[in-house]
Amino acid sequence: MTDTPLHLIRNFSIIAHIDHGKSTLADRLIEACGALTAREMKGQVLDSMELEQERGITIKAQTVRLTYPAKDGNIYTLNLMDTPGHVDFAYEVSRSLAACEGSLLVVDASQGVEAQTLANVYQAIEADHEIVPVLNKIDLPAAEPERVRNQIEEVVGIPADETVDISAKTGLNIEGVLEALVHRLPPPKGDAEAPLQALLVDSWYDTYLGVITLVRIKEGRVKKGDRIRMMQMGATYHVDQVGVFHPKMTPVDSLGPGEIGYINAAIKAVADCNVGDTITLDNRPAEKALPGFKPSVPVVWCGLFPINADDFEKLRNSLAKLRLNDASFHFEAETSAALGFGFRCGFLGLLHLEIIQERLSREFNLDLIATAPSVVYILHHSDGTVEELHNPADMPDLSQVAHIEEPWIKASIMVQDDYLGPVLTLCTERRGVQLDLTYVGNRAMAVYRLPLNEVVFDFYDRLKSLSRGYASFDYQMDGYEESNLVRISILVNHEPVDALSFVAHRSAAETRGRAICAKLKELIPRQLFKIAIQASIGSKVIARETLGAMSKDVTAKCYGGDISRKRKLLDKQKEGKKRMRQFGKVEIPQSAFLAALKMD
Ligand SMILES: Nc1nc2c(ncn2[C@@H]2O[C@H](COP(=O)(O)OP(=O)(O)OP(=O)(O)O)[C@@H](O)[C@H]2O)c(=O)[nH]1
Repeated sequence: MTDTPLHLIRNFSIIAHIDHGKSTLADRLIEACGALTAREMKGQVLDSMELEQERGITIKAQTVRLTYPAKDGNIYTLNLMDTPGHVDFAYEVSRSLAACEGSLLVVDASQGVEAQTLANVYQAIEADHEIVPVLNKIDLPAAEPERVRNQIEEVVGIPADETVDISAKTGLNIEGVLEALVHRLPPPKGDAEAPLQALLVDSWYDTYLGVITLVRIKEGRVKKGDRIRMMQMGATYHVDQVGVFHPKMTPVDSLGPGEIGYINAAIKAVADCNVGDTITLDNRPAEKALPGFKPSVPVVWCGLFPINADDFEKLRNSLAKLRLNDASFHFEAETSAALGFGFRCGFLGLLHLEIIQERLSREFNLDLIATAPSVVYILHHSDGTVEELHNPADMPDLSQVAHIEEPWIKASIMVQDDYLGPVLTLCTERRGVQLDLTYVGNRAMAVYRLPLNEVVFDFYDRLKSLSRGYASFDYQMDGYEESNLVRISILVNHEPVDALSFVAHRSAAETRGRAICAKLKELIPRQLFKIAIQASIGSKVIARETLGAMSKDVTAKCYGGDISRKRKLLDKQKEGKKRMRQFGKVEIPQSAFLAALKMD
């Protein structure tokens, strides 16, 4: 099983718009190739992360090796890489593509081509992939294979007669997909005798084994006992095991050219494993490293602070472990007057942010406060210096700033004709500028330039609800532009709460300031004294709410001598206190932060 001849290997990714059925198809392929027994086969094997299963989406690119006896009598080795479909995870898609020669493009036959179908196709073309279009869900009564086939030909440019029609759900024509894979995708190239060049595609931390790396061997061979070298960092390690995913980790004797598998070298230093690096052999190194990946640039930043200050180191370690598994995520230490020691973290988008936050709380058991997400602004100071602003709390007094630039995106939105009106209104409300509006059948494709600031909060959710879930959305960064922006500070009892300050366009400042104050008034428990909740730009207050005073003796209602009940209540209050933050004389519960930060 180690020496599969190159011409019998096919490496492929599955790309698709979200929910078009990638994971279901992957399950069917695994089942058809007998990699798992029926009993082991539970739905969506590849979506192994607990969170993925719950949310029903694919976050990490996963990989599995399959064996397929084709109709031509040959036994092929197929390496499948599943890819995530959400726009925030485009980076993971590009990594998977770099490890493969071809792609299965899955399109839902009832929905047709969506914004991300196109984005993914362009990525696959850029990676020089051969593309096999697969029309999925043809079992659905609403399926319109003919129309969607033509759409694929029209928009994607792949001839309509080349699509494979399937139902991943019922298993219809899965063999058609497998045959197309082996006959239409090219085999990998490479020389087993050349010096080792293995592309580091992914890595993650295993509690027992240390760092595991997922590699695609381009040239040469790696086996147990070899001494490998990470070309970027120069670190060397002794290989304990090499193997493949079946989909469970299964050791093999060696990995040769064209193969995708893992290397376990008891690597302890997380920093040595940079995704995109080339692994070679220490005693016979390759002359050149492989091109690697374009670095991903985080577009949304927020602060993460442990509720319990003692958790700071634990948070640092957990972030380092997550970063190993997700190179697109960035973090640096920061301090906040209100929240103490924490980290400023950069993400590819809001979903990415939410997922990291949830993983920190679930997998690492950390209680965190997250500050308002912010995009990266560019400050041009009056003295001519230029600075990036990742944190609204760091915004200097506007008198020292000549002008501020904010990032813009170019967004493509595909939506049914019926819902176009509200979608265009939403884009206009968010300061969008229309660039193009075209039709593919009864679907409109609107291309807009929008300030990223207006999109990060809830644009995607609003778009989905306005279009009853039908609109699809994809974007790319499109430069910076000068804009009339202000920093809005939130003051509770006249003390600024730095974690709640945010940057907005001047035209929206008052509305947002008012909304946050009103929300906080609902969320902050009454105190023994009256408190003012204010929003201000500089020293000018633009919104104000007043929270009346109240007695907070929770035991007051326990008349009589039921001491155990009284103690229980006091304990409960103590428990609650741990989740509170003190601002001057005022305590603000964590839930108030979260809710205030979540709203638009
Ligand atoms: N009727 C029908 N439903 C299908 C078919 N294939 C997938 N589905 C359903 O479509 C939904 C989405 O399928 P997934 O496989 O999770 O989609 P995905 O593209 O992997 O989604 P992400 O992992 O979130 O990107 C699930 O509810 C599936 O059961 C099919 O052939 N027919």
